[in-house]
Amino acid sequence: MGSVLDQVDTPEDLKRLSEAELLQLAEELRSEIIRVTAQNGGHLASSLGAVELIVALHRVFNSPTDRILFDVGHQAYAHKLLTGRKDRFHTIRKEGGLSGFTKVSESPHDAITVGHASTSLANALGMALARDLRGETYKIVAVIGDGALTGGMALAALNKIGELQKDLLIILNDNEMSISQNVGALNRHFRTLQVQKWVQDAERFGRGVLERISPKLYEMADRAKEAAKLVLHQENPFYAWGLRYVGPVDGHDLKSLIYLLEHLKSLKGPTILHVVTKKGKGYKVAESDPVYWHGPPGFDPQNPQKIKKGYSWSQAFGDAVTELAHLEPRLFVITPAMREGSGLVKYSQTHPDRYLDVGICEDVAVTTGAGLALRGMKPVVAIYSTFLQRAYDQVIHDVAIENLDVILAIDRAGLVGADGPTHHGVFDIAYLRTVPNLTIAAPKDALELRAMLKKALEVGGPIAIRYPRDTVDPAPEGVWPEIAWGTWEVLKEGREAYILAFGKTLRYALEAAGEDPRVGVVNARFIKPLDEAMLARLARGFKLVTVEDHQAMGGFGSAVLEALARLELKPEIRVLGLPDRFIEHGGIPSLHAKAGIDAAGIRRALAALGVTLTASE
Ligand SMILES: CC(=O)c1sc(CCOP(=O)(O)OP(=O)(O)O)c(C)[n+]1Cc1cnc(C)nc1N
Ligand SMILES: [Mg+2]
Repeated sequence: MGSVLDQVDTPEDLKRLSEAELLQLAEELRSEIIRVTAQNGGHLASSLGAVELIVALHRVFNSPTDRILFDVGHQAYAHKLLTGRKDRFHTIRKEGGLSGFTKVSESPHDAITVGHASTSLANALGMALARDLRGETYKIVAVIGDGALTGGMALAALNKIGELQKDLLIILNDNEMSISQNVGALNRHFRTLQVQKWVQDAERFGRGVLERISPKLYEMADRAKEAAKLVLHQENPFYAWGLRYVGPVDGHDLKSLIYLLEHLKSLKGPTILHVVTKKGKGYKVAESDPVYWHGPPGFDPQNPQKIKKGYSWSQAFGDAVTELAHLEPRLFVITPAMREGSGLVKYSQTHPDRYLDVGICEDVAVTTGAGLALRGMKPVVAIYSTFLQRAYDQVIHDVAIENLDVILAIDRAGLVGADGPTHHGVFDIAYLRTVPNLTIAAPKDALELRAMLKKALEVGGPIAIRYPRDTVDPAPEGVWPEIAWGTWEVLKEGREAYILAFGKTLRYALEAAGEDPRVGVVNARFIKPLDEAMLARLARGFKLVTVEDHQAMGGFGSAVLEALARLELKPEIRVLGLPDRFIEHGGIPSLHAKAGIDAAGIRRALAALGVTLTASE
């Protein structure tokens, strides 16, 4: 059989295939996902696990008339390949290429733009309301993973969906994994439901035997089973939510998936189909280690090896808190489902009694931290900048108002590259600096990170320490430098101008200034409160350039301008930051260059102030 995928450009083509061709198609999709992810990196294990489900969905439903929503959207590579994008699939996550997630502006088949978890059900509810009000009749299907279902948004939406009884199909893609092992009582309950699957298998076997012995006996047994099911189902929370629950079924059995979807498709009211899948299905290394192969960088598809990345800021953070927990018995670290990403594997193993993964719910992470602080602990919430957006009110309402001792260790601060606009961490300074009582700091290296973490435990109050997605030189174990809290640091003196930078842009500032005696560089490591004494001194005698890997609007530069106005100082100044638009996915250095926050951009700003440097200086 020639390539089946070659014959499929749209879901219409898929509907003409035979059963054997569909099975072949699933395998070819798998190979293409492996081939391209090996080159580009990406969400391999999740996408491999969803292949049969996506083939079955496009076989039974009529996208784009019917709306198929993918929660998080990282598992939808097969969906992209089947909906007119297979010729561009090799560009996925590359600058100017396909997004790594579903994206409304990319295809009419992409029902929602995603990257953050737990949004599909509220979106589906909204679409169902719109459909019914407009008298339309298309179907709505939301595919949500067991990890995404730990998000409060998803559970709250389920509650409303059950009450309103809108016609929609929810597919729970249960692979027992978030990025790490999944957590939560619901997740534990899913395991018991899977026992039911074992019961179903045993029942199928038993039915055959009984029917051969005596149909009467089979009938009695069937009645007993229905009674038992009622009891079991009373346990099933989906019934409490007003949903029809079907499952668990094998999420890789293409034939039975198609059969089921055909029958569920026209049921009235909300149905949840519980499919059990294997994360990484069909690729041994990904099946055996779905954590690493959740999002590998490129790899050799013939001989897939884990790639050891350089020492990261996340690891520097993880090493620091692992040591600090020995020095500070009240320290407690919380992660919202990002143990690996936040560098907390070692910490979680060393201090399991002072570690908590709350699942994909950043709001719960922050407010659990507040509760810990209220009762005498020293919580550290390890959280990506972009995901902290989910807990803005919790920072204000539950932490800052009472000035609680909660440390926000903000990872992935700044542009993050291939994950694109849903994952760039470029708003946190703007949304945090308006919050009274809250301090914002940005260390220049692992040593300063250690100094800040340790000092933050002493200083107390809400403190955000932000650091980028990047490698960093490791700091020696046991070393805890002192830091003059709230102060900036002059890294290079200048005669005419100073560049105020922090975090990742500090290296650009030093590169731009080079050896030129006219230009100085300041490590503006405290973003709130600013070091206004140093700012006033510099403003009185020098031209200034601020630069940040953050939205210019509302960022550090804005804070400097506000302070200068308050201090009634009017130096010549340029503010460099990200433009007021969403930055697409791509290579970080090239995104920085395009935004003008790299060394060349800083030199251009200095030239505009009359300080012309050449690149070699
Ligand atoms: C891509 C990304 O950022 C992912 S994928 C993922 C696990 C999703 O588990 P699920 O069971 O839903 O899917 P599975 O991978 O198929 O098992 C997380 C936690 N994240 C990070 C994350 C964290 N927090 C929020 C609000 N959104 C996201 N996307
Ligand atoms: Mg999962």
